[in-house]
Amino acid sequence: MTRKNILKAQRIVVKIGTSSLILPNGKINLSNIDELAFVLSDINNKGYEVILVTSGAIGAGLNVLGMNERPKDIAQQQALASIGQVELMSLYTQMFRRYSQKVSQLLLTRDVTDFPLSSNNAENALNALLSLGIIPIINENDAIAVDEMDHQTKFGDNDKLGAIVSKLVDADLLIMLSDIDGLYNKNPNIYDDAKIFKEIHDITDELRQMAGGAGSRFGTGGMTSKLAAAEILFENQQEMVLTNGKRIREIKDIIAGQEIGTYFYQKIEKEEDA
Ligand SMILES: Nc1ncnc2c1ncn2[C@@H]1O[C@H](COP(=O)(O)OP(=O)(O)O)[C@@H](O)[C@H]1O
Ligand SMILES: N[C@@H](CCC(=O)OP(=O)(O)O)C(=O)O
Repeated sequence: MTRKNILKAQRIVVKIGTSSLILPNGKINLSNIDELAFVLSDINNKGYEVILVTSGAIGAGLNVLGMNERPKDIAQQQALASIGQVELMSLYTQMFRRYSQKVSQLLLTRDVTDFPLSSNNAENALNALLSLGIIPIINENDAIAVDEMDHQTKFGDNDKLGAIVSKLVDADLLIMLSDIDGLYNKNPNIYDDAKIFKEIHDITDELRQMAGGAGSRFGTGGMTSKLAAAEILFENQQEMVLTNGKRIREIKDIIAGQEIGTYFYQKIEKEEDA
């Protein structure tokens, strides 16, 4: 069955997690970055407005310094993210240039949600970039915003940032690329009999029970933060598809309405059904 709403989508936010950008050996997944640049440039040429929210700065920083373990020290993590962000953007710029696609960078902090002026500034900048045919590449400004990195008040991650950006620009669809095919009724990396959800229409406590934490040694958000992202989208009747970042070319099939991954959308009761 075709996902009819998605066929109407024009403004797409794509969020890619660390596990799709950093290989298990800690090296950068160059082929995934190249494929992402190709697919996003291609759909941009076809008239879609595209925004990329990328994780991977800390992972890339570890790679640059030849470190294996993510340090516990917050300042060290901030330094790693600052080093890795440069590496990541250098690769993105090179790869997108191969497809004649211009990109830009925005590093956001929580103030785009907490302060209306900052939110307005970010929204204006993003709309101006999209109108110029640019693909904005966004990450959290990890060197400044440290809430998400192992603090007691840890609540941030790029899953939620993807949802916040989608809300900011009134995106038609958020495509969340992870290292798993979708949301399951339990962690499929632990339970062989886990079953995938094709559609989710409401984020319930029961569903939250099924979602666990990060799966890769570089990830931060886990499924819990993906459900939190969906809740932010549901506030504005926005939609999300969660799928595997190992099959980046499937983005084209997703926007063509094919049933890939887990589709998060609210079923709006029609008057006659109410
Ligand atoms: N119910 C679930 N369904 C799917 N994945 C789950 C579930 N519970 C926990 N996970 C874990 O969440 C991981 C994906 O989140 P994460 O590690 O943060 O990756 P990323 O942020 O790079 O997408 C999966 O690899 C899996 O191990
Ligand atoms: N800003 C951090 C994001 C960390 C994060 O949310 O990672 P992930 O759970 O892999 O999306 C980084 O770039 O490493």
